[in-house]
Amino acid sequence: MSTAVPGTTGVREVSVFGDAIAYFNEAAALLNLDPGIKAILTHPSRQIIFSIPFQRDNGSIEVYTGYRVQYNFARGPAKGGIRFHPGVTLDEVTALAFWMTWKCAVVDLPFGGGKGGVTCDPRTLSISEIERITRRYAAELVEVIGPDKDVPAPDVNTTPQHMAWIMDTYSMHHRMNVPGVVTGKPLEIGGSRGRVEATGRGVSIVALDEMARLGIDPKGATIVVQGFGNVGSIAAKMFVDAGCKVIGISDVTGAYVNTNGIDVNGAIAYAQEHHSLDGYRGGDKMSNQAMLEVPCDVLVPAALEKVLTVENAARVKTKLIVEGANGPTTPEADHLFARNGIAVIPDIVANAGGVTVSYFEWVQDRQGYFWKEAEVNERLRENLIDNFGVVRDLARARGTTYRTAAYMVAIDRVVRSLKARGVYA
Ligand SMILES: NC(=O)C1=CN([C@@H]2O[C@H](COP(=O)(O)OP(=O)(O)OC[C@H]3O[C@@H](n4cnc5c(N)ncnc54)[C@H](OP(=O)(O)O)[C@@H]3O)[C@@H](O)[C@H]2O)C=CC1
Ligand SMILES: O=C(O)CCC(=O)C(=O)O
Repeated sequence: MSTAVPGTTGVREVSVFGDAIAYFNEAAALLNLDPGIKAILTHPSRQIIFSIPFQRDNGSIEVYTGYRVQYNFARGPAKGGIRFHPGVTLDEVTALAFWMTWKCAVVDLPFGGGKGGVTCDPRTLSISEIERITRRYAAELVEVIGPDKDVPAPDVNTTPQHMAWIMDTYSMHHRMNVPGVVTGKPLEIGGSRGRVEATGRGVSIVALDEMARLGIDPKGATIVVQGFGNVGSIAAKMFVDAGCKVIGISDVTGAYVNTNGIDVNGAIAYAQEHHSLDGYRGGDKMSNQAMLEVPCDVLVPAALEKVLTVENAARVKTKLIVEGANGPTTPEADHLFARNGIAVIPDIVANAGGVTVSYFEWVQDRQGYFWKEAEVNERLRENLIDNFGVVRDLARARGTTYRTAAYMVAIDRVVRSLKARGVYA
């Protein structure tokens, strides 16, 4: 299907940003959003595309493409991760920055939305090549990022190490230490306790909260998790800690299913040692697509966009979908889940634990005073449960899905900020 994509190059096939706008439009209609405000909010504030020339270890020169989209600044500096992946495009980064705008607003953080990426396949690069790409990426953005401008963080295939390189490069350019330019840093240079676990922890917090309302006893509840990186592996571990039975896990090499329960700690150790789940023997191997159709109480897509589509949605047999990934469900699939009585906790709520603790890290860096892990985790829980409660109450009052209610809450908060500033200023 062709979709008009505001702020990109026009009409394109199967746009991620197009799907994201479709969700926005449903909520905007219920809010009777002024057309002028709607026009502002459906266009990215700034899209930056640049070349990243770098030298391979063998001496040859290659040029990759880098992106940073600063979608909206109404509530504060742009905020959002950086993705290194072969599938990175301007369309995808724009959608991800758009989602960050609503994510930060729905959990009431003083940030706008941003996202970045480099089109590259890190599996084909050495660690020193990745360092050169990351430092060049940071150097190209040195004038437009900063603690009060735009604060990047990790996303797919980027880690605290990448954030350390960005912080160091930015600090060198500014001739002073600037820890607040990125979050998700190592603890040694101003990272926050609990940030590495925060997104997966947040997924389990909102999932367990909703399971209680749906009458799903966590003891023995069956969970399937797609993606076994930062978000998926830690969410799986937290579900097991809560007494649940994780029956399916996966990474890009395939899915591993064991209805008696996967040994998640063992799988994490295996993935760390082998750098993937390839060859893992703790479950029957199947395709990622087939695993999404395995009957379970809770399904957690925690890899990439558009994995739950009109093609497979009717065969998904679960009671609750908790979106660890950004954008895993297309609007058509989402409507089908609503019709089939499958509850969906949308990405902008379900995976907001990461940016919430990123906010705590930014606050701690500015204070120069660092909190204990228990305090970070407690404040995270409180913020997610409170704001998910606001979304749930609105969904009940207006008879909408959680997704539409979450967008309504977020859009309303952003619009209030826009109006307070003076929209056209
Ligand atoms: N990190 C964070 O704090 C946050 C991340 N998110 C979102 O969560 C999702 C995952 O991010 P994160 O865990 O950080 O990323 P990671 O890079 O740590 O992990 C990604 C995981 O997804 C797997 N994967 C990639 N492609 C596929 C595929 N086609 N099918 C199945 N699995 C696949 C990867 O496998 P392999 O390792 O084999 O490539 C890996 O296990 C993304 O949508 C991200 O935007 C959202 C909020 C915060
Ligand atoms: O921690 C952050 O700032 C953002 C994390 C992120 O990219 C996301 O929530 O999708």
